[in-house]
Amino acid sequence: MGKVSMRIMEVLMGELLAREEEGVTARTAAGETVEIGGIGQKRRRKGDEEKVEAKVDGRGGGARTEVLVGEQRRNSVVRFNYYPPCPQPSLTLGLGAHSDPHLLTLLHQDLVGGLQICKDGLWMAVRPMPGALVVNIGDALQVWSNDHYKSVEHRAVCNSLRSRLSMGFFLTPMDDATICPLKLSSPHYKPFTWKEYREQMYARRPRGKSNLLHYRIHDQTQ
Ligand SMILES: O=C(O)CCC(=O)C(=O)O
Ligand SMILES: [Fe+2]
Repeated sequence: MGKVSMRIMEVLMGELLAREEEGVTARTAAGETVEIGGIGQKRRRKGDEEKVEAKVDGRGGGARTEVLVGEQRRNSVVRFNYYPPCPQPSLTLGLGAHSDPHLLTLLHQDLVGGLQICKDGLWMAVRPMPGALVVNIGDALQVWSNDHYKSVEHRAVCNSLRSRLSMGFFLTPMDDATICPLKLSSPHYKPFTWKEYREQMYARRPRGKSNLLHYRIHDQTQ
């Protein structure tokens, strides 16, 4: 990983995750547990209250590593996605179409390119810009805002020659947080907990934006 990418991760994790004095620092979490492209890595370290866990789960064309930091009091996740070169990229996807279920995503991608968003039914490339982060609205924010903000459907395509790395910070509600429109009149969604949403999403797998429909009150217009 380049120096710039590493610095961005330090800032992201340092600023957004490791807020409490006894918490895990960005450098510790990234340096100790992340092994891009590894298989089945799982490692735990328990300090007073801290717990770091990394999981690697090969899906589609890529391998993904999740780092969960301070599981007791925070739920946010940093995920590294590694996409090896694929000789026939038109036959597969690195990451299938989905919207992030969380509140907000800050995504750093390297300069290879491959991220696409769906706009008016068309897939459009999100061209990498040095030093820029992609900010994606997630499903939970769409529900809280009663559709004022819309989560973005996106996917990652593979590259025939070059591997690609992306790193995302996913701002995540606590498990028992109720996700429902903050506006009391004409809510578009039934209330649910984050834990419920996460579990039904992983059971059904991310598929476009279809997970939200499960909680939608159908007589409301979008
Ligand atoms: O690799 C990318 O650009 C997209 C990653 C992504 O959408 C995700 O991790 O949820
Ligand atoms: Fe995503």
